Amino acid sequence: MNSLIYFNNCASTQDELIDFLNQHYLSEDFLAVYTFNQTKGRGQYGNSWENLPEENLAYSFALKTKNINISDTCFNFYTAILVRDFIANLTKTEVKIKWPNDLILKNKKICGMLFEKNKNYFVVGIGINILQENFKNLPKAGSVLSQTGLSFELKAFAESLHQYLFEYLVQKEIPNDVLELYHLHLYRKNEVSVFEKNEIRQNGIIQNVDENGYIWIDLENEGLQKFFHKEIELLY
Ligand SMILES: Nc1ncnc2c1ncn2[C@@H]1O[C@H](COP(=O)(O)OP(=O)(O)OP(=O)(O)O)[C@@H](O)[C@H]1O
Ligand SMILES: O=C(O)CCCC[C@@H]1SC[C@@H]2NC(=O)N[C@@H]21
Repeated sequence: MNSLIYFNNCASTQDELIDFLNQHYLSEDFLAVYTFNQTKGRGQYGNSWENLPEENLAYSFALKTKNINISDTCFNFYTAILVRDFIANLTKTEVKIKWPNDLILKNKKICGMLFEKNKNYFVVGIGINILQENFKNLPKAGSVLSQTGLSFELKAFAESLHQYLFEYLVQKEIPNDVLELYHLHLYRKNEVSVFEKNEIRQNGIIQNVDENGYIWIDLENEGLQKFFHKEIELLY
């Protein structure tokens, strides 16, 4: 069973869902909330997630952890793969995954995800820029519209994303080659890129992401090294 709840507006779909889980017993396998007017979106590591009203989707789902038989890292990667596939199918355009879980369409970040655990649930927040065309203070951001020229009706987009995630996370079995699937669309894999570490820039080549979530980069000054999120920044 699954439910999808729409809010006209809210501070953060992530916080709404967590409050709901703390107050109710859930009979659903999969519960999601969404809005097109999120006023205080949370990003990773305490960053804020910015949205103009009625232009973008803020969606959060809850899924019982006991129903997922892969590691947290693979679950995180698999969710990114599914949202990637959904947007790529819809737009018929290549969408890349920037490690660990940002989605990139023609070199701009169009989607960010937040993975949290609350009691016995994964609570996953997905922000997708759909119609916004102007990202004044966010030079790396873009939207489905700005990058492809395609406009989607927001409610239909949200409902079909929800059905897609329910189908692949709950109804179908999760494949055992998640890491291989992840590498198929990894942004800048095997290409020379510029990285910034401790305020110093150098070239490097992304080689691999491992099952523990580390990224392996062959850096011109230091050779092959592994990093965890926020230990190194890919400039794009
Ligand atoms: N609607 C939005 N679309 C795209 N990016 C956004 C949006 N709102 C906020 N951001 C930016 O997203 C970033 C948060 O994402 P993240 O923590 O992955 O950082 P990043 O700079 O994209 O990646 P990294 O530092 O790992 O290379 C913040 O810098 C925030 O300013
Ligand atoms: O920093 C990132 O890249 C993650 C951004 C996650 C944003 C989404 S929008 C829906 C959900 N509600 C929030 O407050 N944050 C997430």
